[in-house]
This record gives sequence, C-alpha cells and structure tokens, in this order.
Amino acid sequence: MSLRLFWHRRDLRLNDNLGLAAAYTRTPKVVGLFCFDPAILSASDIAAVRVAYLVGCLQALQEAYRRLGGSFLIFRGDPRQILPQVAKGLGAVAVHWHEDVEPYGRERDRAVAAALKEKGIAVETAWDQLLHPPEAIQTKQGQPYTVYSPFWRNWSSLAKPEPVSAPRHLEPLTEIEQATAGTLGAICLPTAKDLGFHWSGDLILAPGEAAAQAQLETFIDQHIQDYGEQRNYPAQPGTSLLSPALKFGVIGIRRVWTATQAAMAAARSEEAQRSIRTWQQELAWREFYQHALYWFPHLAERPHREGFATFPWLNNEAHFAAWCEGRTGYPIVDAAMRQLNETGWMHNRCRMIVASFLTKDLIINPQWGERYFMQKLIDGDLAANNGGWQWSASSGMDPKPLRIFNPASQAQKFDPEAEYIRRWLPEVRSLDTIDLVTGNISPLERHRCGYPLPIVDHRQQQQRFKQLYQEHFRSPIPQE
Ligand SMILES: Cc1cc2nc3c(=O)[nH]c(=O)nc-3n(C[C@H](O)[C@H](O)[C@H](O)COP(=O)(O)OP(=O)(O)OC[C@H]3O[C@@H](n4cnc5c(N)ncnc54)[C@H](O)[C@@H]3O)c2cc1C
Repeated sequence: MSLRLFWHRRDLRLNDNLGLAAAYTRTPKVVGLFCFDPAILSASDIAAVRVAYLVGCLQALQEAYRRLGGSFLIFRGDPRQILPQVAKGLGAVAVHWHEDVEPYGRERDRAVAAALKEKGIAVETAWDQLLHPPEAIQTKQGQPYTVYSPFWRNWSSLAKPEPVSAPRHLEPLTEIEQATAGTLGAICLPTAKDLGFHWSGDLILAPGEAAAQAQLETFIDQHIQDYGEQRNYPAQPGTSLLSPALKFGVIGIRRVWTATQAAMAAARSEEAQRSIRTWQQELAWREFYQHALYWFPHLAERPHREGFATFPWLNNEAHFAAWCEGRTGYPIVDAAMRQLNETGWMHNRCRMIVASFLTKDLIINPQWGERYFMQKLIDGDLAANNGGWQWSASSGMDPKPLRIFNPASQAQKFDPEAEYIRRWLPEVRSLDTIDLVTGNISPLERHRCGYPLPIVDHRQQQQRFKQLYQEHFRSPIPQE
C-alpha cells in the first residue's frame, strides 16, 4: 500500500483539513508528521505560553491519529533535511502540506519541495488556513488590496468553501517502518519544558480540536448575537477566544464560517444579524492581514510607509520597561499589560489602547511593542500582530486617520465600572471608580497603594508626537 506523509504545521486537526482529506482520497495510509524547527524555537520572539498550547495540541492530535488507527511522527531538526530523509526512508510516494503566508515558511517550503522532487517524491500543497487564497482576492487591475473596506466587499461577495470530513480510518506504520522512523530520528512528543519553555499558568483555551470546537459552539450559542456591542468591553466575556485555535489551525476556517452562517439563519433580530456580520468581518481582517503579508513580505521587517523607517522615535528604555511591566501609572494601560503578562492573552480593545500608548504617548518604535507581544501572546501571529501594530502606529497600509487613543476616555467608555482595571490591578482595587477610569489619582493615593505616578503626560505627549510627525513628514496630520 502506498504511503503518503501529511506535514502538519498550522493545521493541528483532523477535521476540515483540506490537504489531509486530499491525501486520504488516494490512500488510507496517510502518516501525520510534525517537525520542531530549531530556527523557529530559537527565535527571540517565542512565547512560552504559545509553545505550551502547541505541545498540548500536538498531544491531542497524536491521540486523534491513534484513535483512527493511524500513525503520527514527531521530529526535531531542520525540515529541509528531515522531510526528504523521512519521506525517502519510509518510501513515501508524496508529501502533502498547506501553503503559508510568512516569508520564512515560504522559503523553507520551497527548499523542502525542491529536495523532495530531487528524490523523486511528489509534493502536493493546498491553501487551507484562509477561506480565499491571496490570488483569489484582487482589485479589478489585478493588484492586491491595501485598504480593508474594498477587500471586505470583494471577499464577502464570494461563495465560501464547505468544510471537509476527517478520515474515517487510517492505516498505521508497520513495525519495520516504525523502527525505520526511529532510526531517522522520530522522537516522543517533548514537553514545553523539554523544549526550553516554562509556562505554569492556565491557558485561555484548552489545547486540541475538541476544545476549540466546543469553544466555537459556546460562543455561537451564547455570545455571537451580542458581539457587536459586547466585543468592546474587556471585562465581559464577549469575544470568542478562538485566536490560538485559529493561529494553529486547531479548528478549520470553513467550519467556523459555516457556524456563522447557521447562526445568521437562526438570528433573533436584525441587531443580532449585524453582530454576526461584525464577527465575520473580524475573520476577514485576519485574512486581510495574511494576504498583506503574502504580497508584501517586507511588512515583517519594516513599516509599510517608508517615511516611518526613519521616524525620530524617542525609544526611552525605562519607559519601555514600565510599559512591559504594567507600571506606566495609567490604570487601563497597566491592567492590560498585566493581563498579557499573566495570561498570555489581551482583549482586542486593550491591544489597541496599549499599542497607541506605546507609539503615540511614549513615542517608542512600534517594532519594540510588536516583538514584546510576540514574546507573550498565546495567539502571537506574524500577520495579525504586524497588522495590528502597523494600524495602531499609523505606519501601515491604511494610515488615516492618525489614531491617538486617550487612555482615560477609552477606560470611561469601555470599562465604565473599572471592573477590568480592578481585576488586573489589585493594588488600586479600593480606589473610587471615577478615579480609576480617569486616572486622576492623587500622588498621595498612588503612594499609599504602591502604584506609580504617570510616567508621561498624555496631553503633552500627544502634542509632541503631532509636532514630530509634522516636522518629519512635512505634512499636516491626516484626519478621518
Ligand atoms: C496591536 C495588536 C496586535 C494584535 N496581535 C494579534 C496576534 O498576534 N494574533 C492574533 O490572532 N490577533 C492579533 N490581534 C487581533 C485581535 O486583537 C485578536 O485576534 C483578538 O483579540 C483575539 O481574541 P478573540 O479570538 O476573542 O477574537 P474575536 O473578537 O472573537 O475575533 C475572532 C477571530 O478573528 C480574528 N481577528 C479578530 N480581530 C482581528 C484583527 N484586528 N486582526 C486580525 N485578526 C483578527 C482572530 O483570529 C480572532 O480569533 C492584534 C490586534 C492589535 C491591535
């Protein structure tokens, strides 16, 4: 029986997995494989919480393969060497995987494909992590979109693909093949600690396909119809928390989309339908940023607007340390950074607030913040994180208006009872709500609570940023 390998990367599931389903139509002997790449593991922006979630998902996937009777192999090393060696050693006729948008992944995949073809082994790839691959969404002139609204109009007008089924039964490796895999370097699944990462906290989402599916169902049943309103309040459980599952492909995007369509059909009101539409738009933001990275790989390295590469950022290291530790003296900013440090996740509203604060109040290079987020986030994803930071810094593809968030107005609007602030800043819990949301806390009170004075003055810094902007770009401030 011919053997095919399926190389898992950002698709840690059996259901709604296009490449796996395609391989399974050819043979039931599809062997799953995951390779820990030292180049990725040794990068300086890896979060321990993300590795912990990844390892948990691999464990669930390995069990899922076993339940279907199949085999799942783990390796540690350079995929450019491992994949061709293993495929050849096991006599595989083909290796299947899914396309990636990240520059490193695309280059790696080209090298792996070339090495396999040299050995006479077929390579079959598909787009799986997006509802529409980059080539499918372009302007009338055949160019990639650089602005979200027209992208959304095009993207949302297209019919969406249906989910595909998981294999029903898989053939395992024979004992001899298993022994061969061992000599080729197959290892037992390491723990996050074995890989050099330590995460002792809880995870916002339990690892594995079953947990992601259950989370989707809970969100659809209980929250999606109120998402339009609730998604802005960081103290409320109004968002899906599916970002780690979507990052690692623990749930299929076609399944997620189908669930939103079913919710739309069952919506209780027009308001509820608008909420569901808003959530669908977030899924489109995810795709927009992935397409952007695919077409403009330089985004991973530098600002899209070239002028920002030489912007005179102040880059005060003490201010950056205070921001990272949640000790800026601005309660909503500090609460958000503590949430990130303690849980590996931060609410979207707060991501925007802290990113604006870092770039427009502290006037620090957004790349510093982008990297810190990657070092901490369970859902840290190059495309989404870069997109979010470039949006916040006004250095991205869609720079208008110049977004400057006022921390006090944001807190008054989106955390009016200071519930979120109190949850993450225990030292100020006893203070009055109005003081917490406005940040008008006297120096004496701050001293009494052990809470720092504001490290900068928002109003002054806003003026300073605008002045630097005008001088640097020699142009007026872009307005809405
Ligand atoms: C500065 C900054 C950095 C960010 N970094 C990341 C990151 O590293 N990884 C990441 O997945 N998201 C990132 N986001 C986007 C967003 O904050 C998270 O996707 C969201 O908070 C995840 O929570 P959720 O799953 O409950 O989202 P929901 O509100 O339930 O949204 C559903 C899904 O849509 C996608 N999504 C939602 N908003 C966005 C967005 N603005 N851009 C891209 N995709 C989106 C996510 O996959 C999310 O899981 C960032 C946003 C900002 C402003």
